[in-house]
Amino acid sequence: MMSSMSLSRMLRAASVCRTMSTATKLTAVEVNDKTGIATVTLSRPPINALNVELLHDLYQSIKEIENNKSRGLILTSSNDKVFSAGLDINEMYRPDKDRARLLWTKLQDVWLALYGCALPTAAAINGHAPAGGCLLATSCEYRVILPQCRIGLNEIQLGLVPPIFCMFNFLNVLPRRVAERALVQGRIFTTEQALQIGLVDDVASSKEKALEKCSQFIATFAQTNPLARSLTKLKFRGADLQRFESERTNELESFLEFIDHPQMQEDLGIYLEGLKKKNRN
Ligand SMILES: CCCCC/C=C\C/C=C\CCC/C=C/C(=O)SCCNC(=O)CCNC(=O)[C@H](O)C(C)(C)COP(=O)(O)OP(=O)(O)OC[C@H]1O[C@@H](n2cnc3c(N)ncnc32)[C@H](O)[C@@H]1OP(=O)(O)O
Repeated sequence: MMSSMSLSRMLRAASVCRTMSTATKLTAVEVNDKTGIATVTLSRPPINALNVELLHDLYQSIKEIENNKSRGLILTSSNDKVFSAGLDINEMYRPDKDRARLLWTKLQDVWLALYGCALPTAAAINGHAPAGGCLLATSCEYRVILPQCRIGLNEIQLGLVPPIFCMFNFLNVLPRRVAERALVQGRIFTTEQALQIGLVDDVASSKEKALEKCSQFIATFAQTNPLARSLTKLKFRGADLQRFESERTNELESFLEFIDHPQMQEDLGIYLEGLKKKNRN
């Protein structure tokens, strides 16, 4: 039975949080009325694999929060073991070509929206964040991870040249030499390693504490003029955003070519089967 203590805590929390009216199905958006901070929770069980619909909802949520002039945006996951498993490999294996095009276009849209977001952004990484999961986290300005997680961009291990936004994200977060080595080696880092190299800013013992640290980060801008802040952020990120725009069509075509290759289809099939077998054994 629920104790009266936890019930009153829940009621208190409910009184300061509201769910956005247009909250979508695969992302839940909650705005804290006291702090003005919006939390976007990725909610596509079991592992928040990024399919067309989740990417669509995430994009909508980011834009909605930005337009509603929230004080900041925190990205987290409803799963307590996985932040996001990255792109849904089922969308790339024996794909419907139009859908595969849409998938990559939506991933690009999400990157643009999150990396270029006018608001302060933070990721409470409450589980593993490989590949596209790492991409989302490193698009934010601040990251807190939980113990015993894994995070990194490992695409080169599968013969894929990292898309340009991977490079921008890593260069924005890590020293150039460390970023280059991490990408060319396709490294996946443990929590301790990620903290040590600066891929994450902090470690928290629970999701609640990670969210608290993210809120504290966003609160550091309380006295800062929001427009001056966002324009300054844009000065740092603007060149990346522009270069991305000039290469986005090429990158889309490269991705489609990449997944269309028979050898890549065979590799993806084996990779997917390997992930599934793990659960059968
Ligand atoms: C694969 C080729 C491309 C690789 C590209 C790599 C990097 C890309 C870099 C930059 C971003 C730009 C482009 C982005 C591309 C991508 O994101 S590709 C996706 C790469 N992701 C992965 O390789 C992650 C693979 N998954 C895992 O490592 C683990 O599942 C886990 C996320 C650590 C979670 O582990 P666990 O909690 O133990 O859960 P299970 O492994 O049991 O998984 C549950 C079920 O989910 C299925 N599944 C896992 N990941 C994916 C996925 N990405 N897509 C589709 N399905 C996935 C898994 O098979 C289980 O299914 P069943 O329940 O057994 O049916």
